[in-house]
Amino acid sequence: MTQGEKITVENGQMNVPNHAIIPFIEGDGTGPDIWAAASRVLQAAVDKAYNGEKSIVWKEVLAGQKAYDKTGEWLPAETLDTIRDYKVAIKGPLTTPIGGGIRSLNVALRQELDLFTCLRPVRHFTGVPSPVKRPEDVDMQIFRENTEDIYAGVEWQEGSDEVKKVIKFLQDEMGVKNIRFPETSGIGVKPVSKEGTERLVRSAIDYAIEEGKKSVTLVHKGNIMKFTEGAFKAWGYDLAEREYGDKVFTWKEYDQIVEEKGREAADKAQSEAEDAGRIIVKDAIADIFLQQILTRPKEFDVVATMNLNGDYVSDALAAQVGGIGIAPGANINQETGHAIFEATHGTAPKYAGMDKVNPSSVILSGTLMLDHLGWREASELISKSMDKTIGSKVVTYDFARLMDGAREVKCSEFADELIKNMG
Ligand SMILES: NC(=O)C1=CN([C@@H]2O[C@H](COP(=O)(O)OP(=O)(O)OC[C@H]3O[C@@H](n4cnc5c(N)ncnc54)[C@H](OP(=O)(O)O)[C@@H]3O)[C@@H](O)[C@H]2O)C=CC1
Ligand SMILES: O=C(O)CCC(=O)C(=O)O
Ligand SMILES: [Mg+2]
Repeated sequence: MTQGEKITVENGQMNVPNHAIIPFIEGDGTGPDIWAAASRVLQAAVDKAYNGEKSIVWKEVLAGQKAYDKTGEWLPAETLDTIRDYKVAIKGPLTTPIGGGIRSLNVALRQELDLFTCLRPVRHFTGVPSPVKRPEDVDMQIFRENTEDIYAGVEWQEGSDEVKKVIKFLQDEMGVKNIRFPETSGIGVKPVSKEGTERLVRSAIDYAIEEGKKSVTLVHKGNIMKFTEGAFKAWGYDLAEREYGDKVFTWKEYDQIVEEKGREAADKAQSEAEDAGRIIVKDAIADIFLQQILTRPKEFDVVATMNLNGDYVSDALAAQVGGIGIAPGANINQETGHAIFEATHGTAPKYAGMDKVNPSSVILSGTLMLDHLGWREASELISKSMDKTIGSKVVTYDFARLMDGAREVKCSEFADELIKNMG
């Protein structure tokens, strides 16, 4: 068996050996079924694309239930150290209990490794059943801030001594009068910083420039949460204008032109900017955005938003292109090169061990990983095979229940079909 070598990053440059060691977390619930299928497909694509010259050498690291059963810890330090050391990892979903118990291990991994961008590309694959008329109009890249917002976990439970202290502080020292039921409230705090916003928006605009995209939309609820979500919008526009100058045209500039010269002049300036290939940086309030992605998805391209909005938006958009069974993602720190690839969906516990669910989200997260490594030939083999396999109506239960004339296969059989249909 090939021993493999570590991926390294020097001066911002990633060096990928031909036989790269990639740590993986199998995941809870349906994770083991999905991982068994996905790892086979990824390896087969690399073998086929490079005739054995390149390979992935998988290295298991523990997290979640499996880690707890073996080590007594949910997220062992060794797991974090290994991913830090090997730079790039891939994972199955991990369970988070609701209301109490451990905090999210998925969020902890992102925070511990400072993987500030959660990139979730959403596009339609031929033949995938969708609840909308033109799913092919959806082609968006969600850049979700991954380290702050209410996901930072700064909250206190109703009735605790801590929450009483916080409420007393808010009322006595901060003049807060509108906590409706102070005796029975839990309190959560939502930190959103300028640095956090700027690095996320920067990564979105850099991506838009590199990939020749037309627009970046800042999605926020700044009318209500003025100093967090509203500030996100303001900092995003300021950064775009300060760091990208002529490469972008912002709706802040548009508004200034409206004020000074009227709407016609502003429309003309925007249209000239579009013709010149400048990226339009615009914004949308989160509630109307959720309508507009359904009614006119073509108007959106790259989307930059905070953690909670990004979580909701990515599941909603996944539904438009066929659901959570085919929704990949990547958690990336563009500055250190660290990245963990994972699906948008969770552990789907009711299907655990049934070899039933769709492994496509983790497989496509794997294709994002292959792209990240520069192994595009292998990732293309998978994307094409995915189109071919689904196009021939060989699908898992989630698609089969929405398709006429489909042949329903198990999770592992779907992987077999993908491998068979490669090239
Ligand atoms: N990054 C991560 O690891 C994430 C972890 N979670 C965690 O997962 C657990 C369960 O969360 P829950 O809210 O139920 O969401 P899930 O995404 O796990 O499942 C919800 C439903 O989505 C469908 N689904 C999910 N995955 C697949 C798949 N691979 N193929 C086909 N259909 C799929 C199923 O729908 P149907 O019933 O219609 O068949 C399933 O019942 C929680 O502990 C949560 O915290 C959640 C999200 C992300
Ligand atoms: O960590 C979790 O359990 C849920 C996270 C989640 O929903 C997501 O990242 O999309
Ligand atoms: Mg989610």
